[in-house]
Amino acid sequence: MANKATADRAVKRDRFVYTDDDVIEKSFNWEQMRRLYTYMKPHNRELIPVLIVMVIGTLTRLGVPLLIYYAIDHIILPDTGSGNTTHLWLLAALMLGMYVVQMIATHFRIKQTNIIGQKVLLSIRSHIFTHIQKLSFRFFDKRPAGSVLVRVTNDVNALQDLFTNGVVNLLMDIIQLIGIIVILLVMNFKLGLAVMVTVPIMFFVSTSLRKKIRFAWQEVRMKNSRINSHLNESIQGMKVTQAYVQEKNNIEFFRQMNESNLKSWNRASALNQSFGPIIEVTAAIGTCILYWYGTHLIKNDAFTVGLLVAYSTYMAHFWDPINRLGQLYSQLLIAMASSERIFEFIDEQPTVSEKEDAKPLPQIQGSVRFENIVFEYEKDRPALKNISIDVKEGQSIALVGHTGSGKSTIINLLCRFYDPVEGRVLIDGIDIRDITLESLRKQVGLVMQDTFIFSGTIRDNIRYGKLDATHDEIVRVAKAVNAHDFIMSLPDGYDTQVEERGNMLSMGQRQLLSFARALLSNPKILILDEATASIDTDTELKIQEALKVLLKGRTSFMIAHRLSTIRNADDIIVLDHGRIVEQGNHEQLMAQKGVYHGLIQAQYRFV
Ligand SMILES: Nc1ncnc2c1ncn2[C@@H]1O[C@H](COP(=O)(O)OP(=O)(O)OP(=O)(O)O)[C@@H](O)[C@H]1O
Repeated sequence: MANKATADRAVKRDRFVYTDDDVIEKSFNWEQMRRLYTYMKPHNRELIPVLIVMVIGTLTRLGVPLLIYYAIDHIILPDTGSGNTTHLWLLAALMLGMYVVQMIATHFRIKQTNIIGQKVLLSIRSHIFTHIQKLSFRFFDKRPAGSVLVRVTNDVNALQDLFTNGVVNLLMDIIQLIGIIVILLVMNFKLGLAVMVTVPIMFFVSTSLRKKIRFAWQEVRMKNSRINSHLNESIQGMKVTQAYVQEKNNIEFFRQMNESNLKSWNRASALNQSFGPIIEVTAAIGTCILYWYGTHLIKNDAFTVGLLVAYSTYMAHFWDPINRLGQLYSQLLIAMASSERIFEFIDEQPTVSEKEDAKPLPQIQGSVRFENIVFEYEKDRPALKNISIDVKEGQSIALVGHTGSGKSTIINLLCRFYDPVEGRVLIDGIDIRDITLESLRKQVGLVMQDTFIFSGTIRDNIRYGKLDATHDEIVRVAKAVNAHDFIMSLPDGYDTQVEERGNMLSMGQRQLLSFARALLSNPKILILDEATASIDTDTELKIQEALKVLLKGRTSFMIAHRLSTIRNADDIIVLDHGRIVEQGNHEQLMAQKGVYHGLIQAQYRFV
């Protein structure tokens, strides 16, 4: 009984497993900063006016307390002041002008830094996306689509704060802080030191608190990312969830995740809140010291009332930059962690790469030769063992075999999604590693079992095979593969919008569309991974006819599931555990009464 309960718990615990984000433990890393800066560099020119405006804004902010000091000591005070009200009015007007300048400067700075920041993020995002397009299948084998998405979205967004406010704010705060410290010390050295005595204490307390806050927010972020993964998976797998009546389980899991996220959020938020009072207390201590020691100095004629008021105004501006610099440090660490993940991604090199002297594949006849191919996806687990196949131009080859026997792997090597560990693949006698990938894939067409329909119109989806195709060409190929009639019966014909993955189309319709796409691109070698799902006889007939048109005059490789396709093939290759075990036409292989015979018997008993 106890064992069953333990087993149940284990099953429940293991049902949803999401990998966590990396923990931010890294400290500041200059090399990464330098790499991040390369994205900023093209915008240096745009940054110059922002920096000038920022300096003007900061200087006017620093100037205001000096005007106050002058007004009190030199105009207002009966002992030392002139009592000249015109001067007072002039000073007031000057002060107003300075506030206006500050306001305009702040507005301009925020607007421009946001624009520049967004441009930088855009170029990082584009760089990652462009890079992803070039990566080999091996990379995607190791990474779920979700984790790729997170890098392009979350990790790039995590850099937003740094690029939009961080850099300019850093300079502004440093200038403001240094300016205030210098002014305070120049006005009165001893008083300056006295009011700043709390700074190191505050710095120490806030640094340790910030560390806690950072980890607390990190926990929130991880829980958030787990919620996202679960959401993503739940939506994608909704059909299966409903079919297996797992909704309650799903909801309960989601509720637990949400609750745990809320708890972490509350904790992080409470820690964050405690930061304010610390600054306030420190600022209050500084102010007490100022008034206590300041009045003492005034009594001894070592200080003036005007200076005291100016001092207290500076003190009010003193803590803001310190606070912001602390926040910036946290931002920087978050950016470090994200950029590390981004760069790790960008540094990933395609395993299938073009040789430097790769030439474009000339117009081919279509003969293919697999020469003693050995291949493994993972070390010491060979997926293909010593495969040799000779295919003449225009021949059709059917690849058959049990699941996992290596059929798709052969196709993967022919498209050069992977390179063989041993042996060569030759097209018209040319090793495909010596030619450019683009020229290879232009002449080798691929029709996948899971026909991918992109969101857009039917026309766009067919045109994917040749982007500059005219409407007439599109209609011609659609007619040739028997797709025209069903397309015309859709609400907007060729302009009908199909949703992502083509959910509104039937399996057979999607197949016909993919045939039209392939026919339009007109490759000399065609690879076809036949859909396994059974379709009605009428569609089956249409597909058979379409296939005849599609295969005419081309060398073809088919992972065939339909008996009719297999029968029509010129040569059938039977694979078992990565080896070719039989080869010949249908009649020959049936007569052998070997693996092929067994497969046909088992699969087509009901045909
Ligand atoms: N991306 C991959 N990473 C690791 N191993 C893989 C990968 N793809 C396939 N394999 C392994 O390689 C072997 C051959 O797989 P392959 O996909 O070629 O089989 P198949 O004959 O096409 O199967 P099916 O008819 O089920 O599609 C299998 O053992 C499979 O587990």
